[in-house]
Amino acid sequence: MNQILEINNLTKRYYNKTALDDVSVSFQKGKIYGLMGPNGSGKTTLMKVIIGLHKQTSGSVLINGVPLSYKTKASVSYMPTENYLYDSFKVKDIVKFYQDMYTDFRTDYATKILSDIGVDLEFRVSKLSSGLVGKLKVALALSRDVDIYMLDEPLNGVDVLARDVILELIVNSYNENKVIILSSHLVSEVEKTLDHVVFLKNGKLELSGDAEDLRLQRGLSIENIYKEVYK
Ligand SMILES: Nc1ncnc2c1ncn2[C@@H]1O[C@H](COP(=O)(O)OP(=O)(O)OP(=O)(O)O)[C@@H](O)[C@H]1O
Repeated sequence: MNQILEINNLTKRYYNKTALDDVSVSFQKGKIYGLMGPNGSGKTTLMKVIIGLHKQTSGSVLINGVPLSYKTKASVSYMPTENYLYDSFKVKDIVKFYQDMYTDFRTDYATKILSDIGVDLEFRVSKLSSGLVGKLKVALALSRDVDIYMLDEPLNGVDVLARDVILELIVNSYNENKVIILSSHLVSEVEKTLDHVVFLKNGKLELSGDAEDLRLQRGLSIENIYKEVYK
């Protein structure tokens, strides 16, 4: 079964605000998905429901065919937008923390990629530039051995050079048995990395499709399709 994550008629309301409105979309193994949309379109809410941080108002989420539960949560590695890393920790303390927290954490892989991208284990979080914090967060999320990776705005607050390193890290973590979902409003920068795009608009699914098929069908880049959808 290629389908790894299935979302059916998902609605999420916060008090009187409908953040997700009857969204149905599925995600397949071996692809990198771009969850796109301007601020407030529902990207973070969708990720938080999938990871179980928020409960949906109605609809269902199935992971490998199984409804959300504490068991399915273990198949998802989620990187929030916020910087959740303790300032007083050194990078090596965070790696140790992840190792203790997650039995699926691949310490050797984390150590290797952190070295490759120039994040020293002896650095203290408070001393890291925002580019290094961005790289560290993505590297930690990708070092878990799970089926689904969800990265919320991995390029936020990160300079252009660090953005390229992060995108390369994401592409290198590509694996035919896994799915990577990243949210972003930096469409032109993530376009080359994506196999499939999912556009949300005011909480509704506006468009979901293979990136190359969409480019061919419409004769436009994903960036220009985005501009058309959100103009
Ligand atoms: N905890 C909450 N309580 C009330 N409203 C919320 C809450 N979280 C999100 N919302 C609202 O739900 C809508 C969708 O927000 P969400 O953060 O999911 O969008 P987003 O696409 O991730 O935007 P951004 O890029 O700004 O993070 C917004 O109108 C937001 O104000």
